Amino acid sequence: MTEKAKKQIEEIYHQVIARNPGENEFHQAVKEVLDSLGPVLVKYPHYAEHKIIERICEPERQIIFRVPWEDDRGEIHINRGFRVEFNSALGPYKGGLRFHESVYLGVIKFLGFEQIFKNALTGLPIGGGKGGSDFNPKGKSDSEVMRFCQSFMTELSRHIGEKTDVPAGDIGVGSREIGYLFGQYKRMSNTYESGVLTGKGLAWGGSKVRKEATGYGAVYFVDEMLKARNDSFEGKTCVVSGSGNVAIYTIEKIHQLGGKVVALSDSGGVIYHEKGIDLDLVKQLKEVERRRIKDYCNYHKDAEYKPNGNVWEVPCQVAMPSATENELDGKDAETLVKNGCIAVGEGANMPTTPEGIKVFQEARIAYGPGKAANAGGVATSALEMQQNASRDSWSFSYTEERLHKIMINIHRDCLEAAQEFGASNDYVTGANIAGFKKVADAMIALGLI
Ligand SMILES: NC(=O)C1=CN([C@@H]2O[C@H](COP(=O)(O)OP(=O)(O)OC[C@H]3O[C@@H](n4cnc5c(N)ncnc54)[C@H](O)[C@@H]3O)[C@@H](O)[C@H]2O)C=CC1
Ligand SMILES: O=C(O)CCC(=O)C(=O)O
Repeated sequence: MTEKAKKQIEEIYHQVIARNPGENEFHQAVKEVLDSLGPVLVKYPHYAEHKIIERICEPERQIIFRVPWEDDRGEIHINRGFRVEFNSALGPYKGGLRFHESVYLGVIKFLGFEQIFKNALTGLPIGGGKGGSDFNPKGKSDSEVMRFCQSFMTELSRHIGEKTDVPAGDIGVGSREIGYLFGQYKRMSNTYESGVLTGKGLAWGGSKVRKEATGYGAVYFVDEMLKARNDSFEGKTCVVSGSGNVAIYTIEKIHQLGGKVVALSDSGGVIYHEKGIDLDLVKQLKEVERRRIKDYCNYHKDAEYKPNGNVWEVPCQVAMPSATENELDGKDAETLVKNGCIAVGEGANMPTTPEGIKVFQEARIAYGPGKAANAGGVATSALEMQQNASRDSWSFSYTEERLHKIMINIHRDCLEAAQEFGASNDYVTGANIAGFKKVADAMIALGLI
């Protein structure tokens, strides 16, 4: 990289920090992308002339709103709602909603920023956005969750639409929440506009495979990384963090491809089950009964539960972080590498800290960053939008085949972009550059808007 390009990148990063004070997760996500872009500015100086990086770092629109709701005892609560419409150069804003007490503008902006490049990598016509609230559905009754969702959608409905902005789920937002949100949108708009939300139930406009897509897609991505090294999942011991939507379907696909998952977690602790995780039980506990993962041991006496345990201390060959951001730090990465881990695929968004990424890169293990590895979820959301637009419903096998091809293409595009810029086999550089170029070229074509 030239000194000039390095200086340009540093200046942009400092501007981002100054303009968005206190938003640490957003700064982290921006830095990771900017660190890859120096060689791009050298080869394609017109991106700098058009101030594309500066424009990409500034959301097109940020919406913050009050969400008042009443609990079952009649007490009133006030939460904060967010929707950051980051970039619509490639299509309507697309990205999930997160309901979790840790949500604030910096979290939604990091997620929305990641979504721009991830969505571009899918090759489908979707822009980037993200939203959510500091509301935590855990421990709330169905009626409380419904009242919250209705209040949240009453305001959000002004800003979304199948051609404008199409939200979906993320942490704390599954098919129950999407149902309540869709119901309120339908009632307020007096239209059955299926394409306004994705992740819908199969009986009311949802797509087969959307529930499975992020986990399945992440495993397909890792499978491609392994194949590129003449290896496969067959016989591999694997560890998956979390036990939510992404984790569950990551485990399912690993088992289908011949690997064995021996550990998973939730925010309370870690389960280790040497003979392999019993996924039917996890689905029952988590998807149906909404219980804590520690209850797994009530049914399997040979499984161990470690309260506040560290899932990355369990020796494995493949690790798939599928819970939340910054859940795997430099020390965890060193432990994984020391224990023989050869591949890491991120189902979660930004789960590895910058120090952890450095450890994986220096050890030259196969490391698939979230914006590439977990793109199967949003890609299948775009397939849901296609089905809604054509009033069609595809079979499971056809939809899964489309997902699989998309993940193979993303893997190839990352490798090719990395190769073009002298960073062979570096999926971080490859994903950032391949995603960036698609968005940047579209932004230039659309003029200064
Ligand atoms: N649902 C989707 O289609 C997609 C989700 N993602 C990302 O995947 C990750 C997981 O999302 P979902 O499975 O949808 O959410 P979820 O709400 O279904 O599950 C989240 C899981 O993470 C665990 N968790 C949360 N905070 C934790 C912490 N501090 N320590 C340990 N475990 C923790 C929870 O206990 C739960 O098991 C998130 O980073 C999300 O942004 C990425 C792409 C698409
Ligand atoms: O399906 C979608 O629209 C969004 C999925 C998502 O939130 C993500 O990719 O992080």
